[in-house]
Amino acid sequence: VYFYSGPGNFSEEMLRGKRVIVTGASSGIGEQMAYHLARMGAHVLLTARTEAKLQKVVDKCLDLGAASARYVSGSMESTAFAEEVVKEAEITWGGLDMLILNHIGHSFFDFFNGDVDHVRKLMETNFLSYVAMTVSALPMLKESEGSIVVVSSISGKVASPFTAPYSATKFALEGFFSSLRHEFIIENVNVSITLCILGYINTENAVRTVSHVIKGAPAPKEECALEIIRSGALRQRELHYPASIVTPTVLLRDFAPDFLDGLVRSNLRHGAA
Ligand SMILES: NC(=O)C1=CN([C@@H]2O[C@H](COP(=O)(O)OP(=O)(O)OC[C@H]3O[C@@H](n4cnc5c(N)ncnc54)[C@H](OP(=O)(O)O)[C@@H]3O)[C@@H](O)[C@H]2O)C=CC1
Ligand SMILES: CC(C)CCC[C@@H](C)[C@H]1CC[C@H]2[C@@H]3C(=O)C=C4C[C@@H](O)CC[C@]4(C)[C@H]3CC[C@]12C
Repeated sequence: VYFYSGPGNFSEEMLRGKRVIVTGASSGIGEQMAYHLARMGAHVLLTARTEAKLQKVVDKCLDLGAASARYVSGSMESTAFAEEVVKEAEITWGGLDMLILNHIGHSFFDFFNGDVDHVRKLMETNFLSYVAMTVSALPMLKESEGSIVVVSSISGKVASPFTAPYSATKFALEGFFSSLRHEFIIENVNVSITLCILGYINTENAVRTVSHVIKGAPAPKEECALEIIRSGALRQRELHYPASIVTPTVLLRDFAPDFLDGLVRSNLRHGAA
């Protein structure tokens, strides 16, 4: 088994010298992806709102061996900023190999309070900016036969209570990017689209938001980040991480939906909100 290495095998060399944009890279899984990519010798362009954090992540990336590392700060609430980030890659690199869409705007873990403006804002940050970045980056990705990596969640496959706006943004991603994947195949566009379905991960924000209500331990963000990069490099259609939780959950969704819904609710402590 050790000596069998088919074309589907991952090697960290695959990322050496590659030009990669990572959004939401100032903390959590995005920050960890930046460190892995740096270690692998990629060029990274990082983005998020908080400049001070981005500067620290960029410094660490340079220490870890990144071919180059820089950042652009701004908010993905505006599609103009999303386009600006891609423009920056075009100016500095003249091309792009991988677009990792990972950022999310702040949302509540609570009963839906009827705030329609919050839903609109979250759709703009978590969904529309992903579309805008993809549109701007597509000419460069076609040229390099590159990859688009979309970070989603179990919440984009199976809804849980207290995540209505967030869940809607993640479901939207699957519809849009799966349709686009068809069109790429029809038009012989060799750009891969990888949808990452993640369970509960131990990032500071997630732990702060749900550790008091969710049963079960979160999976490590470092390993999660590596799995995302690996699945993108291998041009896989979908990543399930951790697979032991995500895959059975997704299978149960269509096979036994009411049973699954009961499981989801019982996984959240009584009086969750
Ligand atoms: N952690 C978990 O349990 C799970 C996470 N996921 C997914 O993984 C991805 C990463 O999550 P995680 O690492 O936990 O998230 P974090 O909250 O740790 O990081 C979010 C990132 O997005 C940035 N960000 C926040 N608001 C904006 C904005 N308006 N414009 C631009 N950037 C913004 C943040 O930086 P700044 O504030 O500086 O802008 C930060 O870099 C997300 O797509 C999430 O849905 C999926 C399932 C579970
Ligand atoms: C069968 C069960 C194991 C399924 C239940 C798992 C549910 C409860 C898990 C799976 C994915 C998780 C959410 C997620 O994707 C990302 C975030 C963003 C973060 O900033 C705040 C927390 C939040 C909303 C998580 C909340 C808890 C969720 C819904």
